[in-house]
Amino acid sequence: MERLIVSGGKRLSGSVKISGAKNAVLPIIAASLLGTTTSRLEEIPALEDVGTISEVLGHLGVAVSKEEEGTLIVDSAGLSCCEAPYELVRKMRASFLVMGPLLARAGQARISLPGGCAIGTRPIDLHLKGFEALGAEIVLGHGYIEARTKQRLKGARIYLDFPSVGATENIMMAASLAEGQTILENPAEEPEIVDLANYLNTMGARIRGAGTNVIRIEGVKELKGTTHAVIPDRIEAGTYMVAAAITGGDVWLESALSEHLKPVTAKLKEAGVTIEEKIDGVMVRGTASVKAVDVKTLPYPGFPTDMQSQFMTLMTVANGTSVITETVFENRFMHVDELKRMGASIKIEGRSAIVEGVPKLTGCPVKATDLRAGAALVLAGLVADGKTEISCIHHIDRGYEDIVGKLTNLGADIVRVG
Ligand SMILES: CC(=O)N[C@H]1[C@@H](OP(=O)(O)OP(=O)(O)OC[C@H]2O[C@@H](n3ccc(=O)[nH]c3=O)[C@H](O)[C@@H]2O)O[C@H](CO)[C@@H](O)[C@@H]1O
Ligand SMILES: C=C(OP(=O)(O)O)C(=O)O
Repeated sequence: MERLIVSGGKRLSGSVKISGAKNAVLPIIAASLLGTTTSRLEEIPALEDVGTISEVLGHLGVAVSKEEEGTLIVDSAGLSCCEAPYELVRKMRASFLVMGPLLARAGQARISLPGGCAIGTRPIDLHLKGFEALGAEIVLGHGYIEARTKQRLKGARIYLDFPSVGATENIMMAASLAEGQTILENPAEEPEIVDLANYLNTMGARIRGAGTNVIRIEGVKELKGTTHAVIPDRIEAGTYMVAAAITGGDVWLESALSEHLKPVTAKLKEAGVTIEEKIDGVMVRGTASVKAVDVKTLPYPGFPTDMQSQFMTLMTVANGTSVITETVFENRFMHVDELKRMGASIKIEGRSAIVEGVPKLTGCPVKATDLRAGAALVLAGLVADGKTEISCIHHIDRGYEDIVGKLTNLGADIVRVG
């Protein structure tokens, strides 16, 4: 089994190029199913998840090929199957994002229920409520969700009880080919929603308001493939910002978009980190003494849940006590016990973690329980005394392109073994 071995104590400096966003690229690849001609997608990160969604599309009869490094060509002309099997959906929940496009283009979809995962139960009721409102009939059986419509989907007014990212994306994709107007109220406002809407609009869709609290979609009859470059990954950028902060380093994040990083930047500044926002990237300068600050995760533009564990790692070595509250997922504190094994002082009280800063962490064998928990352990390893050996790193490979190469370039001592 592969592991990462991090020897702590190196101050990071230099420049790191931020890759295309995992959470934008996955729905965008799924949306390519809606096009009757080929799409060319650029700034595609080399991630396990990109491989998985490409496999899902391949299973549906769609040709996905790599033209050159960082570019994918998706040709949906050969769409021949409407089923996403358990083996693939189980690997990556975002596979469920093919349901909206399949339903809109082929009138049917059969997708394995994703089930829960390490960070929570993660239901899909809001996706299904949206599809039903658009006229689909939904049947659940044998672990699969089947959605069907005899006629073209029909636009509707849909209110989301919670601004779910995936439900917003799935409904937006389905409504793009529906008859008439869909008004989506209380949708997610994440930058990845805007990137998907921009992609769909260049394919010929008519979507207005993505990134605000009401999205209006005027259905069209056909969408065509197009060329699109994916936005930079704000969570990868945030992770390297914490890496700079925790090692007291100086790191330039090439291509990071500061507008997408506001909540992370604000909290890091509060903690005493110096951040300069430039047009082509972000400069981060650490401080000798990080201040403890409280954080509460919320849907965008609130503090991202995908940065909670990394920020917690920073707080484990801060001066003072911080309270980190997770409101988006009910079970996203799996990294806490691992951080405690490294010497962190953390107490969980309901949805909050009370983190009392300690002078130092110490390296030991730890396990990545999910993607961001894994990232948090890498960050902890960067400052811990001695060696930190991280197992189950397939979680980290889902969402961080070449993390070993990028950190090594910045001066970290990190190797992949096994
Ligand atoms: C591939 C991708 O983009 N993943 C991101 C996406 O996940 P994902 O799209 O799964 O996250 P959602 O925004 O849907 O989930 C947020 C909350 O809503 C709940 N919920 C969601 C759907 C539903 O039908 N019913 C329901 O109750 C979930 O259980 C969770 O508690 O947004 C999350 C929240 O920013 C991020 O952490 C993930 O990295
Ligand atoms: C939770 C995440 O991803 P996913 O929704 O794909 O599990 C994440 O990117 O942190």
